[in-house]
Amino acid sequence: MGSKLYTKEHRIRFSECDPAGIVFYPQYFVMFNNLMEQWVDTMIPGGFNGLIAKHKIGMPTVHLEANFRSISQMGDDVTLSLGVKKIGSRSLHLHLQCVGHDGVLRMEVNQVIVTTSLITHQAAPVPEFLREPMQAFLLPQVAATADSCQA
Ligand SMILES: CC(C)(COP(=O)(O)OP(=O)(O)OC[C@H]1O[C@@H](n2cnc3c(N)ncnc32)[C@H](O)[C@@H]1OP(=O)(O)O)[C@@H](O)C(=O)NCCC(=O)NCCSC(=O)c1ccc(O)cc1
Repeated sequence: MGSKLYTKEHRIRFSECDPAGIVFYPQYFVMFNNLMEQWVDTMIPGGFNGLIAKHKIGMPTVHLEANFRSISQMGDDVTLSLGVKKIGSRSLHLHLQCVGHDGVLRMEVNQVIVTTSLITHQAAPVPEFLREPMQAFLLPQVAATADSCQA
């Protein structure tokens, strides 16, 4: 067990911004979804694609809450991070943050994902091959500044 964060550096791109050059808010969710897929890529042979195509396991979101703290602009270098608040029997509770290289928190998310069978589209137990490596990313406590997280 540990309290590692999974992190990736990211430069805010033109395609992620509105005409004012500020990140259009749904783009954060795309950035975080890519981060989650890259995280899963590190855990199993075949990565996220293998999870879907071979194991027939989906990871749909059932709960998502976000706080936007300060703007990100085109060209900004940010760090995207992912930590695990809880691994349930069929759910994963994640805390994700986007922090500028200036140290300023731009945006953060609390997200609950359910592992599902892509055959039945019903919830299925978190497979051991994900549960075990995910333990290393369990947060000791929620340092989230998201005010209202109940998830
Ligand atoms: C995922 C579901 C089949 C789960 O069905 P439920 O009846 O809720 O399952 P359960 O009641 O058994 O709950 C399963 C667990 O989830 C937890 N859960 C379920 N809903 C919630 C909410 N809203 N908040 C917190 N926790 C929840 C619940 O507490 C259980 O936790 P454990 O104790 O750890 O087992 C159903 O909720 C559903 O189909 N929801 C729609 C999901 C969806 O369409 N999301 C939108 C985006 S889809 C998407 O992004 C995607 C990504 C990747 C993919 O491969 C597929 C789809």
